[in-house]
Amino acid sequence: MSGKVAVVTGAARGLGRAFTEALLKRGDKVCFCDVDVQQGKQTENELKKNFGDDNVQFLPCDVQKDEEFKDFFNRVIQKYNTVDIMVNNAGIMNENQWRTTIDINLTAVIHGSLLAMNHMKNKSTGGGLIVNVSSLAGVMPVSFCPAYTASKHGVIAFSRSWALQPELKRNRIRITCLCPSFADTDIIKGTDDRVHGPELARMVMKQYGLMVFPYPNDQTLYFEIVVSTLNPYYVAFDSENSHLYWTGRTLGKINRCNPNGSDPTTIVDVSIPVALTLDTHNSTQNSIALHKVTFDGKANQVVVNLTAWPIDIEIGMSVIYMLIKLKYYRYHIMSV
Ligand SMILES: NC(=O)C1=CN([C@@H]2O[C@H](COP(=O)(O)OP(=O)(O)OC[C@H]3O[C@@H](n4cnc5c(N)ncnc54)[C@H](O)[C@@H]3O)[C@@H](O)[C@H]2O)C=CC1
Ligand SMILES: CCCCCC(=O)/C=C/C=C\C=C\C=C\[C@@H](O)[C@@H](O)CCCC(=O)O
Repeated sequence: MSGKVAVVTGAARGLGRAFTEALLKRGDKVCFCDVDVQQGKQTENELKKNFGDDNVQFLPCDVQKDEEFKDFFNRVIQKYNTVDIMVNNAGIMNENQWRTTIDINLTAVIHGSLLAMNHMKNKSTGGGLIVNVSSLAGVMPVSFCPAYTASKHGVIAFSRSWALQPELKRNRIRITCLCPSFADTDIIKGTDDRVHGPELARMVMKQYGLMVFPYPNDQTLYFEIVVSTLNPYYVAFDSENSHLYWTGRTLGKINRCNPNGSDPTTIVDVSIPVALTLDTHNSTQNSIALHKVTFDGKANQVVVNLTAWPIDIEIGMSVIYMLIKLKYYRYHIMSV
């Protein structure tokens, strides 16, 4: 599944840079943009050293500016002839600049997705993957940053709606959202001046925990898996609901739902959101995998079959949680 051409927006640093590295490690070629030209060039130099001059390129672009974004995208096509993977990652969080927050986090994601779709449906090889970076704030209200939260909800609504479009399926284009929890990047630095109620923000971050970044089991892992879904052999999707939400949030530890660790089938009572009060990101030792998720039709129960398949439980639990939250009853994840 390597050898694809990918675009990543806002990748001079943070999660975008990590996604870029994840793609480069797979053997893809990546063209990334950022409004921060100095940081973009520095990152480009560092990545070229590790991954080769021809495989990665930085181009300055402010995704808020329609023409600039379009030109950037066209320049990638000119250089590489194609775009197979489009990662709309650029984002900010500033409640004092709520309009800009919406413009970058939502309007530009819509624009980037449409640029990618138009290209992907017309290209001769056909198909592609669009990864839109939302947030856990895209699936729940967050009182200290309402505009940011609205933008991230919008990203999910937009992506889910397109994912149901027959036209997209016909053209073998998959659209996906990532929903990270708090990760220790620049976006959460100096938060006090940019949120309503900094104390609450600090408290929630403490409660949820910060994904230390980079982290061996951080968002890039989820990202790699999402990208690998280009290969249907790895993770199978319901054909009518071909999009998935990953979150970095640890929603439960395996011993919570499977106390003796032996029974591979466990009933999780999902009416109690135990996960939301649990510690985060410390369960990486438990390398127990999600094998299959099925819904038994009862309102608050989900049957989880776990096998010793080397994917972290964090992922499994996150998926389960999201399925429940989003009432994604038709969804099946299958092991290889
Ligand atoms: N770090 C976190 O806790 C979480 C982050 N996210 C999302 O992940 C994405 C990446 O954020 P981080 O890496 O955490 O933050 P970051 O601040 O480290 O990186 C964001 C990048 O986007 C660039 N950018 C901002 N505005 C731009 C524009 N108009 N045009 C082009 N580039 C622009 C910035 O220069 C920066 O390089 C964002 O969409 C953010 O909302 C989602 C959930 C949690
Ligand atoms: C502050 C910067 C946010 C940018 C990074 C981001 O997108 C991260 C979001 C991650 C999770 C957010 C979860 C928030 C949950 C709370 O809203 C919920 O626990 C309720 C807390 C009580 C309240 O009244 O807000």
